[in-house]
Amino acid sequence: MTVACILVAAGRGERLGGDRPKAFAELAGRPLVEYALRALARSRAHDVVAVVPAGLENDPALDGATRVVAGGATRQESVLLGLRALPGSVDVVLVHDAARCLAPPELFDAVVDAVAARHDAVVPGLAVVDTVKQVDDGGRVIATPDREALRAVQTPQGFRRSVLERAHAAAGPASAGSADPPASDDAGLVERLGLPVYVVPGHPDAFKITQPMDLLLAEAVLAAKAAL
Ligand SMILES: Nc1ccn([C@@H]2O[C@H](COP(=O)(O)OP(=O)(O)OP(=O)(O)O)[C@@H](O)[C@H]2O)c(=O)n1
Ligand SMILES: C[C@](O)(CO)[C@H](O)COP(=O)(O)O
Repeated sequence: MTVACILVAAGRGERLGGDRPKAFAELAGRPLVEYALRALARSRAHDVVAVVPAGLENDPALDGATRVVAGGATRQESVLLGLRALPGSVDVVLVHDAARCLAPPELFDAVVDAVAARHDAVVPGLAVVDTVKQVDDGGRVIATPDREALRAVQTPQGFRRSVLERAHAAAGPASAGSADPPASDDAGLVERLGLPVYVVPGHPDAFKITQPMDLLLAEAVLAAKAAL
């Protein structure tokens, strides 16, 4: 089994702010993407295709990637560009957000194991701690889904390559002007095909750096690990 990871790092990071694209923002003096590449180096992924903003392909933070390509206007398009850059030998593909920079190597391997053992599409997920409301356009509550049946899903998400390629081919590039709205994760595209997706336990350290407060949390996580 040959495993590769598409590491999507081409977003702007508007919610985080700052003067560099989010994956190149610094956490304790190092770019987020470098943390993700270090974790991948300790996982079972043989190849890592990093997908980055055009013009940053030669940034030294990407030294741990085996290939680097420029990304697209949406996350979905960036994943598709990464898929096209995968070597032919790969049969299991992980898709990971550079923004989930502290996801540990064991999480990557748990997802790979689940794909290898039995499932074509696997996502890590955590139980939801808040009560979640579904609302209409006016903010009126329509429903309160049963929290026990909800999972907040993370990356890395893992797929049999043929399934992920089929899902992206069916969806198209999701660039401006596409008929379908972009999916916020790759599993969502597999679901649109009517194929099963399974959840395995996620990891608290795999949270996504989205807003400035998340960087403070990440610094605290790093400090706690250093103190062990
Ligand atoms: N066109 C895009 C958009 C997002 N991503 C990547 O997808 C992951 C998850 O996206 P998100 O956290 O939403 O990142 P941004 O799009 O950068 O954030 P924002 O929406 O705040 O601009 C990130 O690693 C991001 O770099 C990407 O590769 N290409
Ligand atoms: C893929 C993802 O990280 C799974 O939780 C998430 O959907 C990305 O969403 P975003 O809108 O790009 O932050």
